[in-house]
Amino acid sequence: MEEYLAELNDAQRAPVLQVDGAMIVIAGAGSGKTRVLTYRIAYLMHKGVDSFNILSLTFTNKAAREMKKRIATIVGASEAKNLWMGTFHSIFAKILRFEADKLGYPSNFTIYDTQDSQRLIASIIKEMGLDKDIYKYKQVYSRISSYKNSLITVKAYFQNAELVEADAMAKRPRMGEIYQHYVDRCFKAGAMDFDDLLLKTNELLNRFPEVLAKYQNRFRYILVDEYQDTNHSQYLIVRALSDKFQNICVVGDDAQSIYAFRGANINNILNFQKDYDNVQQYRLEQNYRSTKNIVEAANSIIDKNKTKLDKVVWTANDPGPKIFVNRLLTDGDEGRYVASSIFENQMQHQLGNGNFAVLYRTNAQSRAIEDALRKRDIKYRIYGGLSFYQRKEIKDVLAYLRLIINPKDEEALKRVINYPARGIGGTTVDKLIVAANHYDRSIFEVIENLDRINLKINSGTKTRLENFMNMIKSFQIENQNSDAFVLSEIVAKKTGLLQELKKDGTPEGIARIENIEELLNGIRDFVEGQKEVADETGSLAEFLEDVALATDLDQDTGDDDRVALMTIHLAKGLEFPYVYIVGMEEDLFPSGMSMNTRSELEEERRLFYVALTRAETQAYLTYTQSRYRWGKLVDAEPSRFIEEIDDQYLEYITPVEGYRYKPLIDSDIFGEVDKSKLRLKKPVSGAPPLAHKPNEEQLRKLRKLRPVSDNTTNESKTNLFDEELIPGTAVEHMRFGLGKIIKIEGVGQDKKAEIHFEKGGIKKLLLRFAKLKIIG
Ligand SMILES: Nc1ncnc2c1ncn2[C@@H]1O[C@H](COP(=O)(O)OP(=O)(O)OP(=O)(O)O)[C@@H](O)[C@H]1O
Ligand SMILES: [Mg+2]
Repeated sequence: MEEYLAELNDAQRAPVLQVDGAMIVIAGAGSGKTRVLTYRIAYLMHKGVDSFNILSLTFTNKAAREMKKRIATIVGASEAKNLWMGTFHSIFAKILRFEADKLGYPSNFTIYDTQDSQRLIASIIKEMGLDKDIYKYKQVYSRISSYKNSLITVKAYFQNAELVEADAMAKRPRMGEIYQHYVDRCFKAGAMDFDDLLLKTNELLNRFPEVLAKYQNRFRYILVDEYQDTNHSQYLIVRALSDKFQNICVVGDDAQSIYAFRGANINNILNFQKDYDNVQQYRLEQNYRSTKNIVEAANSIIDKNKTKLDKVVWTANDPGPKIFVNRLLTDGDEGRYVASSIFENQMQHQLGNGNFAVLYRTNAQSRAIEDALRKRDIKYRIYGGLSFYQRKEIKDVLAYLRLIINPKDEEALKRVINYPARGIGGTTVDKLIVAANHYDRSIFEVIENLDRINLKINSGTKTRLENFMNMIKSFQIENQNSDAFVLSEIVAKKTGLLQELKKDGTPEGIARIENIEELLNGIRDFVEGQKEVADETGSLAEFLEDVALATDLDQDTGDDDRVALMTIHLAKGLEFPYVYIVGMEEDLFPSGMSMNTRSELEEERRLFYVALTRAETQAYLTYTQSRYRWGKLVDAEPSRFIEEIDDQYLEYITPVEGYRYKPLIDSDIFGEVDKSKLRLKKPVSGAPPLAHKPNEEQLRKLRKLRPVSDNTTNESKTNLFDEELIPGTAVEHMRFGLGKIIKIEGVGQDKKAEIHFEKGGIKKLLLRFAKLKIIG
């Protein structure tokens, strides 16, 4: 047996060794699905399958790169080079470039990003004179996106009475028209949006049997990772391409399907059996990633979902520490706690930043975490959110570059035609758009033909438009002779972009110049890297394609050691030794917008399952009592998902100092202590076991945390609460943390409690001043 096959268990080896036929591997998190795909590709190549005949589709390009690297170590770098591996979008963008002319597109078509698409839609809504409060451009965009992913073209839309009716009911009777305009304008601009990359591929494969045959013959072996999150459009592409040879291997986990909101269709997994002949089904059950506590806790969560395939996940790994659950007062405290805890773990276990990830439900939550990490000088990287390529100054440079490649690109042109200011005002641009619509041409073509059409613009404006056009054309000539880096430098200077920012002189302006420099460096690296690859030249067009399809994870150069901050959605397929899942609160996670139906709630629960199963060694869950949301401080309740985890896997930590987290070394309370001992929080022998999950009743109290005697003048209130203080009651003290009452003595103002504190040992406190809070 080849050596690498020994790195698989029997269950994993079976699908690897089955060379031909259709197969599906459904298995839980961390069981080696991605590993099976990787090794399967290597095995196919060993069995003599030409690397040109293998297509592997992954969730991120980063995942594809990592798989390729691993394969290269097994079969050799030169063999691995020819493999087609990447996301659906990047693979099919490549194919569309080859075949663009068949669809009436130029091969240098632009790829519109979400912002370009949304701007175009906003502009169409305005041009049509519609109310922008009813036709919200973001909503319209996501409607159009979902039509496209269900392969509903404009024509199909108008033929579908149900859809038309639904939009009319939603007071958007002109949705179809907007859709029509949007499609026309993209076409005229020589642009495809993200969804087009799939939709047009389907169109290509459906309309041109010879093209379909070509790619069917080329991709004799197809592999798909994260199959549970494919949408209908992706599903159809895979089915069409694999139809002839039926050598297809898909892997996935229904419990990790988390993109339904973007059209992912779980039925693709469920129906796989029906779509191919003799489908072999494989199951993997052993998790290699996580500790027993994490695996079992995750199982106990997903158990609560009704809609699921039956699966077993177990691990031979150590039990490991319990999952720490921590309540903080505010999101600021939460950030500080996470930063301190990361710091402590680093010190205690000698770990670099790259071992830690902080996962959240929404991007907005990153700010508090970032602040705290910065204060502690811990390096981090945020994935998602506003990426580098979405910054204004970067988009400005890129817009010029896009125009050089494709001057029809309307969104790029509108962005820079008057930036830096060159006296071409909004009215002129509006006139250009009207003329472009009228003549069914692009704006750039209208500018090229100003002499032949009467636009009612003055001669000064006309000259300025022509100067702009000539500048772009001169760049195009330059592009024939220079690589992308040289050209970009010329663009940054000659357009006046750099000059404009220098004039500005503010710190923000300087930061922007630095960003542009960073972009130029990136282009230079890209050019040098590409030149080493046989069929790539480092051209501007190649660079732009790379940028357009870079997913958020692709910014990761992997060469520096940083804590990863990202939404759970983005964390799919990844793994980290230490994972902090923050904001475990009702209305936030599960999201307040996803609690209307059982299926929405179940998707949130799957999301939690994904989050928890990213952790290898230790997971932390944190929630706050109040949090800033939409600019207001709102009360928060612990997430139901915490309660859903089986008791035995959790350990409740409670912070000290009036709920404000203090670093665990705190000499004024504990004297000089070995913090590693503190961290583990093993109950002192004989001390009451406090590290348990509160029961229903206790949780209810926890949420309301009533002060026992926060006001000494209010005798009756104090007394009322005092009555609950009997030996055995679990309490919390602002300074000493968690403890359990051993004895009560005295009456009235002199009432005292002897308390065994988890960390501070036994203390006798005068209740009048103690400000105890009852926990259980
Ligand atoms: N047979 C094995 N021996 C040792 N380690 C393994 C084995 N199989 C998988 N692993 C390791 O376990 C971890 C999880 O594997 P992998 O990422 O392939 O799982 P997965 O099923 O794709 O997970 P997810 O559902 O999160 O995508 C990886 O670090 C992988 O290298
Ligand atoms: Mg995987």
